[in-house]
Amino acid sequence: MVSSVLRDARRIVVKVGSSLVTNEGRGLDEVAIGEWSRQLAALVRGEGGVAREVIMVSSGAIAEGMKRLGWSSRPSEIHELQAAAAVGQMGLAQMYETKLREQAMGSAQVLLTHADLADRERYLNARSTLLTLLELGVVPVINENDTVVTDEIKFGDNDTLGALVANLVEADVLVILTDQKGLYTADPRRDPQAQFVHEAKAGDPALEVMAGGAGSSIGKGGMITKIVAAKRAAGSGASTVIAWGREPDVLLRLARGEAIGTLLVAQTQKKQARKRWMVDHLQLRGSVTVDAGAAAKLRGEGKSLLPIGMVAVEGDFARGDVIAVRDAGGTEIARGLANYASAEARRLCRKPSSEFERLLGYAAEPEMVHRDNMVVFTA
Ligand SMILES: Nc1ncnc2c1ncn2[C@@H]1O[C@H](COP(=O)(O)OP(=O)(O)O)[C@@H](O)[C@H]1O
Ligand SMILES: N[C@@H](CCC(=O)OP(=O)(O)O)C(=O)O
Repeated sequence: MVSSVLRDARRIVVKVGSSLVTNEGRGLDEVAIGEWSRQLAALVRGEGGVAREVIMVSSGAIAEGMKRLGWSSRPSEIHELQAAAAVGQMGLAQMYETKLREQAMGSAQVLLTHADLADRERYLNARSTLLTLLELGVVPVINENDTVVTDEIKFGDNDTLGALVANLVEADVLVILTDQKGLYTADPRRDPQAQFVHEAKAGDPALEVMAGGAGSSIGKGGMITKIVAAKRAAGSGASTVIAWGREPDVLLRLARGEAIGTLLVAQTQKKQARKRWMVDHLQLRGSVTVDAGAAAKLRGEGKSLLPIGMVAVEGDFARGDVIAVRDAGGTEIARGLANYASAEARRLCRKPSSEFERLLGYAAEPEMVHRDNMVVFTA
């Protein structure tokens, strides 16, 4: 089963943990980052068949910062950890930029917090930036913005961020690379009898019992955060693979369909997951009424909703809110994420995109609701 999940994946989020990227605390592991960069570049170029879109979520800022500041032990004060992360992030970004450039691959630094992704407008902004980077064939390298948050540093958990990014871009697979070959029935550092788990259902509560905390002083989250991340990623239909980051050619072999690591299979498919989320979204803040032409385009051709087809805007909503799209008779024909707040949307009704800049004072998306962010109900 591992085989088809990764072999067929087109959009992959790879998360590398602190314990791996820093080689147990001795600064950044240049050789390992070089290896992952080579493999990421090969995946983007489609060597071996299909081109993939890849996003790297990488930890390592604190460990690199500690090295640069000459600190031999991890400070306990949060503000010191934040300072170390700020210092180390320079080196981390620089290392990926250098290694990806050696592969003739562009890279981009993106720093996010969980709160950013909980905020509807920031969520949409982060999503469109990341999707644009992927379209440009650039590899986004993401870490937490440790300067403005403290919880993540306390828990040392980039696994959750990896899952949130997988949700954000609707990845097919989340690959969590760590210092173990995958999930065992118990922490293999503590229990020599622990058995390897090849495959399980993401979200199976039995997995949480198997997973313990971090085994090293560098990593903090341990296996439990990976199990929870897999459950979260499964919420948008992404399966998760947990594998050893130093396995030779790990990413390429996974993409070829080799069964390495632990596969945690998502129980719902991507499209179904998104659809369910939209449909279950009870907090509709408003709606737009569209003309017959727009209704037909949505229903029949699966097109995005453009403001030119809108005749009225109801309610008070913000960019990123879920809104209903209704036909002239009031029947809900679709539901999706608004690209414009209600006040702006009212100004854009019946207007072509060429006029948006004049009407709003800035140029933005031509769609009111993009088809990727919309569920159309069958008549
Ligand atoms: N059931 C388990 N299977 C595998 N590893 C486990 C398990 N329970 C706890 N661990 C520990 O989790 C560690 C990986 O987590 P962590 O150190 O946070 O890594 P990372 O920095 O990659 O996120 C392993 O080294 C291992 O000791
Ligand atoms: N964002 C921080 C810490 C994140 C972290 O350690 O997470 P993890 O790799 O999941 O144990 C860093 O880059 O050092």
